[in-house]
Amino acid sequence: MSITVRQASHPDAARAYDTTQLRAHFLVETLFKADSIELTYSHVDRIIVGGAMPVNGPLKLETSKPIGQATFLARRELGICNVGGAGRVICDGETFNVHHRDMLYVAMGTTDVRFESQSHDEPAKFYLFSTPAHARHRTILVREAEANALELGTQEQANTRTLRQYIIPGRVQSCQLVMGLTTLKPGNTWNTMPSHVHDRRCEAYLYFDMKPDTRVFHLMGEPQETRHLVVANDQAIISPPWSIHSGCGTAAYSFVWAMGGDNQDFTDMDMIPMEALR
Ligand SMILES: O=C(O)C(=O)C[C@H](O)C(=O)CO
Ligand SMILES: [Zn+2]
Repeated sequence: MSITVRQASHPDAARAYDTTQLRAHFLVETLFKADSIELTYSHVDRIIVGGAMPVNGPLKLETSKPIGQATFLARRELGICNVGGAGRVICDGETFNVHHRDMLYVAMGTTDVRFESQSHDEPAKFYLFSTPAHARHRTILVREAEANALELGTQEQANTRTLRQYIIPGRVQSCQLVMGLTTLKPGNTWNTMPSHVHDRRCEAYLYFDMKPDTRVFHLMGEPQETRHLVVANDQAIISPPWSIHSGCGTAAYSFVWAMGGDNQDFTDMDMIPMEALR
């Protein structure tokens, strides 16, 4: 297992970052490495983003110094989305079969979390998003078909997409973690435009199910100071509360979005008028 700690950036500092610095602070390039758990601990809302990719055997989620607890989930909750082949997550001895695009919410206080792939040839890729927690809720699996589905966008605006809310009040109870995934319809390229910010919550995006030769130009920054990050398949973005998070792909794509912060109100967004974007 590897864990990298990233400091939060003030927007005044981020304005001066060059491409290399922008990528070092906001892009997570490697989440899935065979037989490894790769984690990034961010001081933005103390979220952890990462990936677990069991190929030749099971992987166990261990704690480490930045977490400061005897077990990973002693004071945390965890959202897991499988973006690879079929797999299993075993939580304190209970097995959950997690298929491609299913999500599992794992409760605070779970002491033993293990990851397995069903097939060595098509390994599972478990995307991990964790936030601090103060209460134990129920560990629960949500299949893609069980999530709340919202149809958004128009073909004219090249942003026809299905947004699925998996871990959200009313569906899965959590302390602060909110998580789901959005899939663009073929021929559509834009996500989350018109853009928004929500200073009450940070957000992370994992772009996935992209062909190797496609890219997403992820837009970030304060609305009047936008920047872009060129993102390949299976790479993640840490979006601080002051930043827009939007993107345009060279082809259709999917992304897992996940949030943590002061509220769990999905609709609490400050929309940015087009004329305010720079
Ligand atoms: O397609 C979209 O629009 C999104 O997926 C938006 C994200 O879910 C989001 O930014 C929620 O705050
Ligand atoms: Zn958002």
